[in-house]
Amino acid sequence: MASHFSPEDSLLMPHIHDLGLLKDSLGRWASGLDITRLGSLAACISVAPVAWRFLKAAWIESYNWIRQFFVASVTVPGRDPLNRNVMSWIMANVVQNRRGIRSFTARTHVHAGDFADRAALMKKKRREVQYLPHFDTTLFWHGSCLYFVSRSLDSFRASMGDPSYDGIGGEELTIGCLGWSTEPIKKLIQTCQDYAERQTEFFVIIYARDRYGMSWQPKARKPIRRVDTVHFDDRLKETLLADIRNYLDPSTKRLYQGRSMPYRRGYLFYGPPGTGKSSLSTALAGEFGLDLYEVKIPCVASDQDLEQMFLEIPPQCIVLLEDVDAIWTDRDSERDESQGVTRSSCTLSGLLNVLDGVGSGEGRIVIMTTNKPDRLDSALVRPGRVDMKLMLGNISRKSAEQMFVRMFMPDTVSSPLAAKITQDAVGSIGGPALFDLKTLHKLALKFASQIPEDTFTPSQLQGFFQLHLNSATEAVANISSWVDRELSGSLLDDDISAVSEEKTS
Ligand SMILES: Nc1ncnc2c1ncn2[C@@H]1O[C@H](COP(=O)(O)OP(=O)(O)OP(=O)(O)O)[C@@H](O)[C@H]1O
Repeated sequence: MASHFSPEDSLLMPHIHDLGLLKDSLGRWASGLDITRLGSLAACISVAPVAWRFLKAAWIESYNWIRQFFVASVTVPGRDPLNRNVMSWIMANVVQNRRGIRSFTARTHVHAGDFADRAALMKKKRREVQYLPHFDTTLFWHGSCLYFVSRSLDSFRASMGDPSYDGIGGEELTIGCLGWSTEPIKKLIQTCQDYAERQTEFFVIIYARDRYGMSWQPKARKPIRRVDTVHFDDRLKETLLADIRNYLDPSTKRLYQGRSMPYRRGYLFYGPPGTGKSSLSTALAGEFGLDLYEVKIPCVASDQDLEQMFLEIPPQCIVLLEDVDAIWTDRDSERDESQGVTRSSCTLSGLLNVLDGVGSGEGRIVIMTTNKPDRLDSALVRPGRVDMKLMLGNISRKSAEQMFVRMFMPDTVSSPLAAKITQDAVGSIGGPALFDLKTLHKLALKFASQIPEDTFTPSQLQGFFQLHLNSATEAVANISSWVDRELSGSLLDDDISAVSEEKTS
């Protein structure tokens, strides 16, 4: 086919020359085209989607058939604690070990508590980004068995939308292996459970209701706090520990069962705010290797919700009922309205029902805390529901001395875990000047002698230490002026409350 452009035109407009060439070659290709071949090509293209659908259906059918006859499987629902344990093991031992992972989920790190970095604690924390390998099915060998784990990503978005969810264990999991027996899967699950236990050896897991109030979720994983870091009367502490130790002893359980008594134990911790009621509960959970389930009574929506919560709490654990004085009783209603007191929507009878019914589950320890013990109904604190009452009050000189020693004791002595984690950090930022124990005890005595007996709460004193963590001698030098300031501050508070009382009367 001849071009309509002259050579001069081509020189003036070079792209016209290229277009001409393209037109020529297309023309040559079209003239040599066999129309029957074109028809078959079109027929093939139109059949392809049907063939693809057929192959896909055949694959699904044969895969289901193979699964039915040659694969054993176990499904673990999302948000079940077991799901979390299995996922953690798979993340650490299968997914993270694989090179070349190319799909990740990125999200803001929820629990960015790096307590080893003392310098970082002093400033506002930058929110870290957490990367989690993203997968739906993964195959791996463990021992001599080939396993597959499928994660149902249908519920993935819903889980990730919950800010309290840390990205592990929210989606339904199916674990499978070749063969007719589920034994290898059970063994794998046991391995995951053992792994999870080893991971939490140094930690207390605190569970709280999720933001919808639908299920228990791990709210925090706190390093175990030793009971001797909560300062109160030593003899009381020993009595409390001995009581719990005795209760958890298997022979005690047999005794309870033999005498048809509900195997449960209740404690009431009362005292002013900041005297260690919550800290002691967490420390006890660590001491006895129990998980802690936290129920904030003022936040419970109804008796039904409370019952549901207790139904889902496992048997061997500590249930912490915080601020039980907020429970609603008939006689309180009118008085509260006039005084503007916040009360829970669940009632005393609702609470008594769960404590005696679903709440009396095997081996549970129920700890109630309150700042206002005089407001508690006698039915709530009768023996059987509360077996021991413990008053946590202002700090004594003896406890202040112990607190001082703990604050300036080298980490290697006070906590092996903290020592392991902080040894580098302390070195790099110039940690506190350390003394030999004899000098430390002398300084502690001098420090405590300047503190009035039973006047300040332990949390107040902790606030003082936070300002002088790097020097024990500086702490001793500054304590008396701090005491004076605090006392005049409390006097000021007293004046304010006296004036406000006058106004209301
Ligand atoms: N007896 C104590 N020994 C050591 N530290 C304490 C003690 N009491 C309080 N603290 C410290 O004070 C802070 C507050 O303590 P905690 O929350 O346990 O007090 P609480 O009595 O439960 O207070 P609230 O009644 O307001 O809930 C914590 O950081 C804790 O370490």
